[in-house]
Amino acid sequence: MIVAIDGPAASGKGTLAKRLADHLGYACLDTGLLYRAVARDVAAWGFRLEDPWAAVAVARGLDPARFEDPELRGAAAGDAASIVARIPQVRAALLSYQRAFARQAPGAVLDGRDIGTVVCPDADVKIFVTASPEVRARRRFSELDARGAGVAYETVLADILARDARDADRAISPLAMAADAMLLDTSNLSIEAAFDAAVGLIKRKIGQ
Ligand SMILES: Nc1ncnc2c1ncn2[C@@H]1O[C@H](COP(=O)(O)OP(=O)(O)OP(=O)(O)O)[C@@H](O)[C@H]1O
Ligand SMILES: Nc1ccn([C@@H]2O[C@H](COP(=O)(O)O)[C@@H](O)[C@H]2O)c(=O)n1
Repeated sequence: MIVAIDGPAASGKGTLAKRLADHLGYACLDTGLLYRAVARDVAAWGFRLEDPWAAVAVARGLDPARFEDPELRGAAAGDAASIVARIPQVRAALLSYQRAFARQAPGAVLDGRDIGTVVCPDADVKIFVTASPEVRARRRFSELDARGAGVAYETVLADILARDARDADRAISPLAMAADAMLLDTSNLSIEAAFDAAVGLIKRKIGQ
């Protein structure tokens, strides 16, 4: 079974995907890490993020063993990722890895922006997770603040809005809710309540 989780920046996709994967005994892939890793390596090679030749070369040779790098989790890496994510050949190069991951038994949970629309259009369950920009910014701010990042709430909100706009407005595989996805707005839900709601949606969808 394939569970596709999409949604805007800091909506809680990753948190929910991991919880669901643990609960179901499935593998989990945070597809944002692929784009973050491409951006990191393009920069490390000394190329501009907009350079399609360099970005595609990196994407084709990406090493999943290097997805655990803590630097990939930062705000700068997310911004850089959304720049390489606009390059069609980069998206094409990352597609087969994501699809192969999704096909594994007994199942997989993938989270990103285009899982339900492009990567796994036939996913058994599609959930589009969202929350108001202010709520998302507040949660991300608390996370960064706890890590001592010293960033202002207003900056976090502005970054989230800018990244959402870049992801939603791009020509290829934009951030979008699939027609057959179920909407989960967690603005007023705790992590636990969001997980319970998602389990309820999955049961409703697959009839268990
Ligand atoms: N329902 C919730 N209630 C409160 N906090 C939440 C909830 N869901 C997620 N969070 C917190 O919000 C922050 C963002 O969550 P998470 O990293 O899962 O989002 P994401 O959509 O995967 O982010 P990104 O788009 O940057 O990859 C984290 O600090 C997480 O612990
Ligand atoms: N399926 C996806 C996943 C991610 N992206 C791009 O990567 C950026 C970082 O993603 P996070 O989920 O780690 O925040 C994101 O802003 C997108 O530009 C994507 O295009 N498709």
